[in-house]
Amino acid sequence: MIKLENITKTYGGKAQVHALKGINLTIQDGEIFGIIGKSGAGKSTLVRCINMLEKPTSGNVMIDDKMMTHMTDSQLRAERKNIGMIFQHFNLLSSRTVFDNIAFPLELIGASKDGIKKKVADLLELVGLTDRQFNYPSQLSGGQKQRVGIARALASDPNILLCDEATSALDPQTTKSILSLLKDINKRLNITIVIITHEMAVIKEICNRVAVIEGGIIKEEGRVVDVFTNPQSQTMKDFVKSVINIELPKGITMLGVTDQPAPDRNMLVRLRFKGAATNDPVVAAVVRKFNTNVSVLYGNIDYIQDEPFGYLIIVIMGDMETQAKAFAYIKELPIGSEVLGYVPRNH
Ligand SMILES: Nc1ncnc2c1ncn2[C@@H]1O[C@H](COP(=O)(O)OP(=O)(O)OP(=O)(O)O)[C@@H](O)[C@H]1O
Repeated sequence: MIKLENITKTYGGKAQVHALKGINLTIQDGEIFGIIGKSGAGKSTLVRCINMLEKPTSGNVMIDDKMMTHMTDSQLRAERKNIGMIFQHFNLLSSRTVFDNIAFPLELIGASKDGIKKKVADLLELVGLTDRQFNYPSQLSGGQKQRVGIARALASDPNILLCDEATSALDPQTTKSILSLLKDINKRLNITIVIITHEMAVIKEICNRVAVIEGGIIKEEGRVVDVFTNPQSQTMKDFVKSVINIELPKGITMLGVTDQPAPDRNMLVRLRFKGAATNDPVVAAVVRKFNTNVSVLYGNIDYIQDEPFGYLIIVIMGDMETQAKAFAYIKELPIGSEVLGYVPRNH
């Protein structure tokens, strides 16, 4: 388990920068945890505090109940073998082959030649680069370079893998293949993965939980499927909007949406589904029960990993009492729902 308690980080100099302002975060073993934020939010500083490449100004970093913030430099060096890291620009040694890049951390800890050979062969197979082992980094694509980075990070058999914008330099297709490799590694080796990114698509593709950071503060955290269906903070709403449309279609807002019901208006409702509830025939049930019409204006069903989630924007017709009763019925169902407003009846 990774536990961050009240972490602050202030960079020195005349003009002090308060990069982290009291971060509390617990990441469980075996999770794929995403930390998302815009440029300058404090993501890199935060992830580097986990392995103490950056020393927090105050607060505690605990890994499996070991207090990293109280360790001497040599204790930290030993502890870091348990924490692999990959980077946006791969950080490979250009004068070494793929094999020798992966072997490097093993050489540093004085592993035997045979031990290194066997370990590197296994890692090359894991990342699908056996046929490239004698190439140099300059002869590889970005995706292949990141595979080398991943193999090198795994050489010391870490329990934790930190990924600092690991796919930001890659095209969408290559990003998918690297994320799928990370997912595979998480499952097969039960490694806890912490992913720093500014892209919500990365979070959606691979993470179990997510925290959003802004101005050195965690604004919101939660299960990815919960955050996608019901973001609370404006920052998270903005990120969710970047990958799925949760806003009212323009055509509707142009009709003039009011807050108050009126005899000449219909009720505009947003439904939010996740998991099994995505299959519930809510609209049909409302039509049948209340003998009224419902029109579907906009719908969106998507998947977060294997879990379905979706939005539906509907208009409930009928008189004001019928609309209110129908919404009261919807409110009791195990789905999210909210009245967005009221639109003119003859739209
Ligand atoms: N070594 C440093 N010295 C002084 N200020 C720094 C240093 N490193 C980061 N900062 C500042 O701390 C703040 C957070 O930076 P950080 O790199 O953690 O953000 P980030 O979210 O990772 O951004 P990006 O995605 O652009 O890398 C920024 O204002 C940055 O300018």
